[in-house]
Amino acid sequence: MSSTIATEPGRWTGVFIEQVVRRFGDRVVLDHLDLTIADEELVILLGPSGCGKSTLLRLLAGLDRPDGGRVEVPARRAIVFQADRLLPWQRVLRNVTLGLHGPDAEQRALDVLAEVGLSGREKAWPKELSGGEAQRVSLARALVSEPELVLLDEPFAALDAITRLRMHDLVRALRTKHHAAMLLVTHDVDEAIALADRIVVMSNGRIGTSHEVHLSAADREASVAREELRARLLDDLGLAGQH
Ligand SMILES: Nc1ncnc2c1ncn2[C@@H]1O[C@H](COP(=O)(O)OP(=O)(O)OP(=O)(O)O)[C@@H](O)[C@H]1O
Repeated sequence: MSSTIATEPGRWTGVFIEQVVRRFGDRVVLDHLDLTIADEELVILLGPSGCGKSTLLRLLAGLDRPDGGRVEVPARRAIVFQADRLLPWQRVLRNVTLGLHGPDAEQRALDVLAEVGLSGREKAWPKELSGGEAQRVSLARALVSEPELVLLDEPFAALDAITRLRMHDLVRALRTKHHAAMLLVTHDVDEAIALADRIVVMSNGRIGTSHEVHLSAADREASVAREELRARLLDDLGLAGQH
């Protein structure tokens, strides 16, 4: 029996995935996968290309259904993709307020745009934005509905290295304000170490290994523990010795 269950707002804000199976034809992409994410936990999902990371995120977002197992997610979820997916015919503010209701919708959008550093850009068209700015709008759009779970599918992969580091700072700042659980997919081991409370590595359709990251901000930048974790992650990914 398959089920995707969105719990009532305020009841449970974490994620509970048990024995989830997803097949495409003969191919079993998710093979009895288990994963739990606690309230406000930031989990990074690492894995080689094609291992099923996006498939898992789509199930959690409710964009797809499992062939088996149980998926429990909070009711209020938001997803951010690698490409910004803004509506090109709407200005920045309208892109953020889209789908919002209530008299304070515009003010909430303005507040979140300020948080992501885009005050003054409300009237810009998406085509006038840099890649980093466009992803800031995407983050604002995700956060404005005060989600309990934010799903991020390689959100910074298309950005240059400096912009990516700025986005990491932004994610850290936003976490202290918005109390959401986050699941962020990346190929980038350094991004994972920079941001994660926990890093999970997918292999053979399941979560292979899981590493809690208890490093200070400074130790995430440079430390022996950081290098050890990095080596372990590369090993988990089958990339040991390549970097
Ligand atoms: N709708 C679909 N129909 C058929 N096959 C699919 C579908 N969606 C995904 N797949 C297949 O499932 C596998 C996992 O795809 P998925 O996009 O989840 O991988 P990924 O880990 O996110 O990869 P990447 O890191 O390259 O984005 C791939 O082999 C893909 O071709």
